[in-house]
Amino acid sequence: MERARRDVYKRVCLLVAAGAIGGGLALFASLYSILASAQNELTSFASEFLQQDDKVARDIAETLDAGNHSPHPFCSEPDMEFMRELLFKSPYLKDVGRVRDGLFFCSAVAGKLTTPTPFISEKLIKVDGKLVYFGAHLRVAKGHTAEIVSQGTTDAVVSPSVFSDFNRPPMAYTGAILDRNTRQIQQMYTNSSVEMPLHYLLADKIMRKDGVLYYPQCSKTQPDCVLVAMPMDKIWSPHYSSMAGAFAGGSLLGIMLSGVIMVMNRRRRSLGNQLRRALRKKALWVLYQPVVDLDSGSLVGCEALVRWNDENDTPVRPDIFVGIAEELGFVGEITRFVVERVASEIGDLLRANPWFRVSVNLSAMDLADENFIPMLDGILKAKGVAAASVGLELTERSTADRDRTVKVIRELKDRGHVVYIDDFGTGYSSLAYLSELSVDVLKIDQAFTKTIGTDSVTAAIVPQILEMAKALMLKVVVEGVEEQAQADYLEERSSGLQVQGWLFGRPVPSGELRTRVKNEAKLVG
Ligand SMILES: Nc1nc2c(ncn2[C@@H]2O[C@H](COP(=O)(O)O[C@H]3[C@@H](O)[C@H](n4cnc5c(=O)[nH]c(N)nc54)O[C@@H]3COP(=O)(O)O)[C@@H](O)[C@H]2O)c(=O)[nH]1
Repeated sequence: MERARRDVYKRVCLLVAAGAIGGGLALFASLYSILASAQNELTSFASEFLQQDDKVARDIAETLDAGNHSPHPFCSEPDMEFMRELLFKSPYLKDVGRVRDGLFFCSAVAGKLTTPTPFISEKLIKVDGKLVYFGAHLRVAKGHTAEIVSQGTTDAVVSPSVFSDFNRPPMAYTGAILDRNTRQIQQMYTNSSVEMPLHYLLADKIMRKDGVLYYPQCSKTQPDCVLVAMPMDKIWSPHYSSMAGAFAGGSLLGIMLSGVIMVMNRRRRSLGNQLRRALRKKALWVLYQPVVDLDSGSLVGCEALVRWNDENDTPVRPDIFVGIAEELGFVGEITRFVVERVASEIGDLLRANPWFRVSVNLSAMDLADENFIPMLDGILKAKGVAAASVGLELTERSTADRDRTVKVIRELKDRGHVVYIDDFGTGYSSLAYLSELSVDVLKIDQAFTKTIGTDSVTAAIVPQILEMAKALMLKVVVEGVEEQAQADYLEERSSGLQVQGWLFGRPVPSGELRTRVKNEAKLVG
């Protein structure tokens, strides 16, 4: 009772943990993608800003250049007409005028002043040979200020709204004009209320400080840089509900996945327990699948294949339950059961027909088990069955421990057993490795047999294995032969092959095998 309660408690804890981990992972993924998209937004905002900055600078430079090449006398009526035309063409300027010795004489909008006046501004800097007046008081719009740029005898009033499209909260920007030589900030302008650490301007990467995400970028053509910023809370706040959704979805998925794993594990554990009980009650059985000599068509042996129905009387595939027994460490009991059953069911048949051989499947654990060979010897001896009548099938996977495999194979062969490599082609071993192991027979896996006569890329493998096996003087059993065309193909390709498959007989109980062996013996006799 106490144990059951502990089990339930453990399972609930696991589900909660899986939910928390799943939710955490999903939340992390969602935060990551929100942050990545905010960073993208920030970098493209900075690029867009600098593109606009380049366009404005180009417009100013082209207008000043054209103004300085006016063919008309300074501030004459045709000269002002010329400047009006320049102004009309410019998308970013509010006025174009004439200056000389720091005095303003006339402009497209203001006309000709009776008395030339100096510019009154907050700050004057020199950029690329141009004078830039920041916060310059305008003649034509009293009380308003703007940036005025002058070069030669021309000046241009920059529209204060050139960057108004960039007022997009929560995004903020600070633009800066740098000295080309010293990289010192000459002038800056901002729409930001958040603190802009100006030394970030010259960094070249996204940065985070005090809950604000910053990205600096400099123009390739102008001495201008921009630092754009976005407060982190403004990045997350529009996504709170999707973050909550991601956490909930991830938790649910985590709980569902771990639930499925638990159910599968439970089923595997329960199947393992049922299998253990079945082995104790000897409630498994063995079928025998005929193996035939392809040239003569005569029966030469069989493979013992174990079968089991679970406690609901549902058949469980041997690759499933053998796998579970391997996982739970008691596959040796299945091998023992099969050897005992073979010896008791067809021991007399094997004694009476030395030309007939049964092969039994082994697993890697059998090879590793010191008691396996004594167990095999003991059972066969008790029934008077010769070792030569019993073949042992190892899979490629089970031969991974080379030294141990070589030792066991030598011991088995010394006793007179024939050693097979089963499912050849599905593992990683080469034919050369197998000949080093000195196995006697290789069984070509049915997956390759299926490709015979098809245009599958693996169809060429069967003839290649046959060729190499011949060169290494290994006998071959081809598994899974289901169609006459496959048998014909194999017969044409090679002699001395043995075949196994539904075309020559399905796995049958010992009674049916006995009848078939007796009929064959009559023919042999
Ligand atoms: N360690 C042990 N492994 C065993 C034992 N008994 C079986 N097995 C292994 O389980 C796997 C599946 O075996 P099974 O479902 O019995 O299938 C065998 C044949 O029924 C099947 N077969 C034979 N001819 C054909 C055919 O023409 N078509 C077709 N689709 N299937 C066919 O092939 C299986 C024989 O496999 P193999 O052992 O590779 O020769 C399988 O890996 C068994 O090894 C056991 O006692 N111990």
